[in-house]
Amino acid sequence: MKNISLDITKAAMFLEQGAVKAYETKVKEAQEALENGTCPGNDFLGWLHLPSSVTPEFIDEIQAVADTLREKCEVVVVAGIGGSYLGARAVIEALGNSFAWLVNDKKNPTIMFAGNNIGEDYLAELTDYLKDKKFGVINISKSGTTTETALTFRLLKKQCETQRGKEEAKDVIVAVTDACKGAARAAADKEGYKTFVIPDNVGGRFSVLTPVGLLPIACAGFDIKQLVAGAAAMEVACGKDVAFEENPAAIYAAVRNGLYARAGKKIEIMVNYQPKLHFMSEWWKQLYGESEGKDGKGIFPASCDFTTDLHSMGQWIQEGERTIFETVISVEETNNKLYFPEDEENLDGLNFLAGKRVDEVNKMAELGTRLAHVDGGVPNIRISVPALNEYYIGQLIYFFEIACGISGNILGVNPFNQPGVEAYKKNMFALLDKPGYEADSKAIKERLAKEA
Ligand SMILES: O=P(O)(O)OC[C@H]1O[C@H](O)[C@H](O)[C@@H](O)[C@@H]1O
Repeated sequence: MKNISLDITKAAMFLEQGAVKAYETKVKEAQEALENGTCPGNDFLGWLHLPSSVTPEFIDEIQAVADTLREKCEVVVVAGIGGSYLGARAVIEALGNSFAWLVNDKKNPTIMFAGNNIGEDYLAELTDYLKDKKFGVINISKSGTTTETALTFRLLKKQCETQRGKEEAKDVIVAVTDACKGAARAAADKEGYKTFVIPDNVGGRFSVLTPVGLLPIACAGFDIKQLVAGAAAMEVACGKDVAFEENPAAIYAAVRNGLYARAGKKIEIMVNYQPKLHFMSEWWKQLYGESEGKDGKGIFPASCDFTTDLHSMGQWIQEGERTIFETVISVEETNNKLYFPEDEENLDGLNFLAGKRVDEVNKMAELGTRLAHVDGGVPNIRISVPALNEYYIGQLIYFFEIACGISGNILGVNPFNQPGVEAYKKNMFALLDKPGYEADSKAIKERLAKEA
């Protein structure tokens, strides 16, 4: 089996000679700190050796629950937000048919996602769609108290019980949450739902290889053993004793910190050329955004889907402020082959493409864009993924996680907390008169009255 690989030549050229290598000591220190548990946030390092510690028995346990849901449900709604949502969706979309919900062959349940917004139309339309469906729910929340997920679960639980009866509903509602705390745990214990525990020492955004991601991914019909095996292969390839030059996570962490600190590149755009990877970028944005964006520091993680966004964001990227760099996920071999046909009339003038594969055109678009953007002053990191399958997506996941841990330590932040996320929640609860927020409610209302 090959591994995913990294090409930084078109990024390192924006730094002075030896600048990437100059990070070797810092990278080593970060790796040691992670390994020895001496870095900030060291009570959240459970992800570090997670892939190699997932046992076949545990995979079987998750698979058995997934199989029950697969057997009893036409639709499985995955309720969760942030780290309790994005990883599962990223993997399911990367591996699935682009039109999964339309071509449903009844072999797999349709997977839907909710609890990740407070859109009234979204929830009304979802609950309406589910009215005549045999559906189940995976309720995912580490804290068990996240508003978006909790309010969605309340709606779905009631609807599931009404449609299937309380007894049957018990078989198709699963909770993935804290071992003891939170509303999701309380409901699960009271109702007798099957539950999986999110380990205390694995933060939400690092939790995709726990049941948070594995259960929905298995429900969708994908091979979670292979996903974990891929991640475990990267755990080896990115291990702390692998030489700096040979370690893709070390190099990625070094070059992005170099671009940020030494070349003024404050924004990293994660780029794909396969629309299926859209949610991999969304997952990556939370991973890096919450891990690094603090203490007035951090690369802003952005994303584009190419070639789509070349027709909207391409102008900015080519000629806008030179504060960006790109990290491209390049898929070497697609899963399908589609050839352009010859056309006698050639009205569209595309006969020069006849006999070529669609992916050949895509690859030339990728190469042409790389050259153009590099010429335009945009450093380019390329991550080559041999194919879109469970094994390589597992590799990609662990690669980004370990590189993030290293990178955040180089930056000098605690990569494993997210204190800033609480500010909006406090205001929202105060505005909604949540019990316990009385003083905040009074203060915020007075403030709004003054500002009016
Ligand atoms: O899993 P939960 O506790 O529901 O949290 C879901 C998400 O919401 C929070 O506000 C955090 O910023 C995220 O890091 C987290 O992944």
